[in-house]
Amino acid sequence: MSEQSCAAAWQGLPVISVAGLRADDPARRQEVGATLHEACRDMGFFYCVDHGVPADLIAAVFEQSRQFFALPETSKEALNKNRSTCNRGYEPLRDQTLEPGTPPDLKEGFYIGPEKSLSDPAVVAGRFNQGPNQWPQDMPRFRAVMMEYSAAMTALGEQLMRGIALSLGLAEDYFATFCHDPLTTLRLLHYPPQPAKAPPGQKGAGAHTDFGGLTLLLQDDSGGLQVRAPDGNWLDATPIPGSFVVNLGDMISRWTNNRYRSTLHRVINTSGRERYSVPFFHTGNPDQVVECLPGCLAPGESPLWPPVTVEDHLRTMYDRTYGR
Ligand SMILES: O=C(O)CCC(=O)C(=O)O
Ligand SMILES: [Fe+2]
Repeated sequence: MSEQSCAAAWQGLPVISVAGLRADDPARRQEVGATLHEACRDMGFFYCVDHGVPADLIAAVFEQSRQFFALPETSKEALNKNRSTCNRGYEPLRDQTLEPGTPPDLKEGFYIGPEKSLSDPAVVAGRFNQGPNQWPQDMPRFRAVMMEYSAAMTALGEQLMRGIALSLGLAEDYFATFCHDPLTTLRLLHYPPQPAKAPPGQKGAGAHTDFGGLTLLLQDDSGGLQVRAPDGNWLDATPIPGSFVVNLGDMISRWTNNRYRSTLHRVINTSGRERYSVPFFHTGNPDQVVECLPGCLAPGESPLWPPVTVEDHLRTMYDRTYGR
């Protein structure tokens, strides 16, 4: 698929082929960096194509996700993330409110992260969101598929962070410490159809920005994801088969003093049928301190945010959106 830059009238998200990031020729990697620069600056969102993630792995993730959400309520409840010390497992319908002042989100989910045993030093130290996963019984392929997919997403996230470093005129490995042993969350989501008599303001996922570094989203063909353009209008992120929708999270807007955008987005499932999506959050190393990059401050300009660690920001945002 060809590369295309962001339309000035904000008609849609740009489509970016990232194959060049895997090229040996540095000029080709740089070229993708230049394309990423425009997309990150203008929209903070793009479709990522030519990513090299096998189609059968993607199909298997959707298949396992559908099977999981079709399980009886009791089987899902047995894996409620309240039973986990690290927010892993099943998130019931209306558990999260991403947009303050609106009804809780009409979605259910399942959270998976890097597998760490209870004796792992990070877990013993009580670090946020670190520990063992909860896995469904009687779904023999689930764990292997999700772990294989998480590994592929972690690698793609790291590759994209190298591209983003280039896009900012930084050394390609500038974000290496951020990408080292990252917190990541694979989130399976299921949205029932939006009911005709939904309360005012009801959404599948209320308007929010993502908390970490990068989000790599798979969506089925239902539609419903909307992205807020710089002019304030909501754009449909119409599904493109075989693509990921990639967006920048808060860590990148903080690093760049908002030169790159962590953009508001939301989901309203008006398709009349079930919607399935799979965001993967490449949140970054929990100890990474994120503060305005020197190259992103004009003379006399002040940083918009104080320095924060990835872990502290994540903890704050979980507390806020889960009403703790
Ligand atoms: O389901 C989607 O398309 C988006 C989900 C999302 O924005 C999120 O989980 O942060
Ligand atoms: Fe999101």
